[in-house]
Amino acid sequence: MIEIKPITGTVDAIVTVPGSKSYTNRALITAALADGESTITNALFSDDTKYMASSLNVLGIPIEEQQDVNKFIVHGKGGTIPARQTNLFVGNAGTAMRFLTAMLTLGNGVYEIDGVTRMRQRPIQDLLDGLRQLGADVISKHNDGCPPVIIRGKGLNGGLAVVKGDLSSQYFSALLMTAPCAKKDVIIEVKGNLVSKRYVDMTVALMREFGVNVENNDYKTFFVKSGQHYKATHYEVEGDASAASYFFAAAAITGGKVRVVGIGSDSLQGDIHFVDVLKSMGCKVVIGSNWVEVLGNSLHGVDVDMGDMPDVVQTLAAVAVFAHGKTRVRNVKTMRIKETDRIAAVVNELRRMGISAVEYEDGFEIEPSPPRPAQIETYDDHRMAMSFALIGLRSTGISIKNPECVSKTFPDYFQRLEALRGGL
Ligand SMILES: O=C(O)C1=C[C@@H](OP(=O)(O)O)[C@@H](O)[C@H](O)C1
Ligand SMILES: C=C(OP(=O)(O)O)C(=O)O
Repeated sequence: MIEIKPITGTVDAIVTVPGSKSYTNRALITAALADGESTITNALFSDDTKYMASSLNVLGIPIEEQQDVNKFIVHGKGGTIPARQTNLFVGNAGTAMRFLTAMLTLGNGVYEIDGVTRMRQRPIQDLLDGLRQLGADVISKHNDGCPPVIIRGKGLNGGLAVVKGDLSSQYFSALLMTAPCAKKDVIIEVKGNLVSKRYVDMTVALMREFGVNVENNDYKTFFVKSGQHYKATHYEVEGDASAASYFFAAAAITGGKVRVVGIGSDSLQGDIHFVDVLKSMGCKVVIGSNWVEVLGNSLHGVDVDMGDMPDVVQTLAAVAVFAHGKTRVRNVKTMRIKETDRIAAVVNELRRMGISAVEYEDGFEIEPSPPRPAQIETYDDHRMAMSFALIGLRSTGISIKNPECVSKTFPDYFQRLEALRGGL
C-alpha cells in the first residue's frame, strides 16, 4: 500500500511519459509480420508490451529488448510464424490477446493463448467469429466466448467478415493488422456502431508507416487489398496519451501548470482529447507540435460523452471530485469489460471516500464533496491506482492498495508522480 502525501502549493512541471502502449504493441505485430529488421524506439516497456514481445519470441520471431534505451529490435519473418505448437500467456493485456489471436491464424500449427483470471472473463467471441468468416479455425477453449483461445493455423483465406462493433475496437485492429497477409482481399463490415474509433485510426496510421494501405469507409466497412506487404522500418513511438492524462489532471487538481513533452497537435491518440474535457471544465490548454500544456483553474463539473476515450474516464473521475457541481460521464459501457468493471469500481471507491456517486449502465454521476481518508481498492486495475492517487494530491489520508498493478502500462508511475512535488 502507498500513502499519497498532499502537495502544498501548486504543481509547475515539465514531464515526459513512457511511449504509447497501443502503438508499441501494434508496431511489434506489424514489425513481426514484415520481412527483416525493424527497430521500435521510445517503446513502452511494461507488462503489456513484455507479454507481447515474449510471445513473439516464443513463436520464433526474435525480438531483442534494449530496455535501457526503450528500444525493441524485431527480426520479422515476412508473415510466416516459425513455431508449430505453442502455449502463450499474456496476463491481462487485451491488445496482446486480441492481436496475437488474429495473427496466429496465419501460422501452420496449433496455438493456445491464455491469460489471468480476469482475461478469462473478457469477451473475444466477436473476433473469433470474424476470423472464422475469413476462413480461420479458432475457438474459445471452454466455449464461453472468452479466452483461452485455440488457433489451428492454416493461413487465412480472406473475404468478407461482418463483426459487431459494440464491445471492442481491438477486434477490428486485430483483423486489420492481419488482413494484408490473407490470400484474398479482406472486407470488414462493422455491425452497429464502432466503439473506441480513435484506436482504429491509430491502427490504420501505423499500418501505413509499415507500408500497408487500409480503406476506411466511414467506420462502416474497411477494405484491405491482398498482395500488400509490411516493410521493415524504423518506428518511433509517441508518448502515451492515457499516461499523460494523470499529469494534466494533476495540474487541474492543484491549480498548477504541467507540460507533457513527446505528444502534440497531430497525435491520433483519442486520449489526448482529455485536455478538451479539462478545458470545458475551466482549465487553459495550449498545444504545440510536440507538447501539450494544461493550466489549472477553478473547475466546474461537466456532462460528457467519453465513448472515444474510455481509458481516461477514471482520470476525469478524480478531477471531478474537485470541481464545483456534478459531473456525468456517458457512453462508456465498455468500461465494464476492461481490467475490472471500471464503472462499478469508480463508484465504489468514491463512496468509500464519502463522495456521492450514482452508477448508470453506461457511466456514472459524481456529486463532489471533500474526500475523507480512505484505503482505495484497485481491483488489479492500473488505471484505478493511477487515477485515485491523484485525489491524494489534494486530500489527506488517501492510500492506494496494491500500487504495483501500475506495472501493466506505467511501471514507474509513482516515482514520476512524486517528482511533481519539486518540478522536473
Ligand atoms: O487498441 C488499443 O490499443 C486499445 C483499445 C481500447 O480498447 P477497446 O477498443 O476494447 O475499448 C483501450 O481501452 C485499450 O486500452 C487499448
Ligand atoms: C483497457 C486497457 O487495456 P487492454 O484492453 O489493452 O488490456 C487499458 O490499458 O486501460
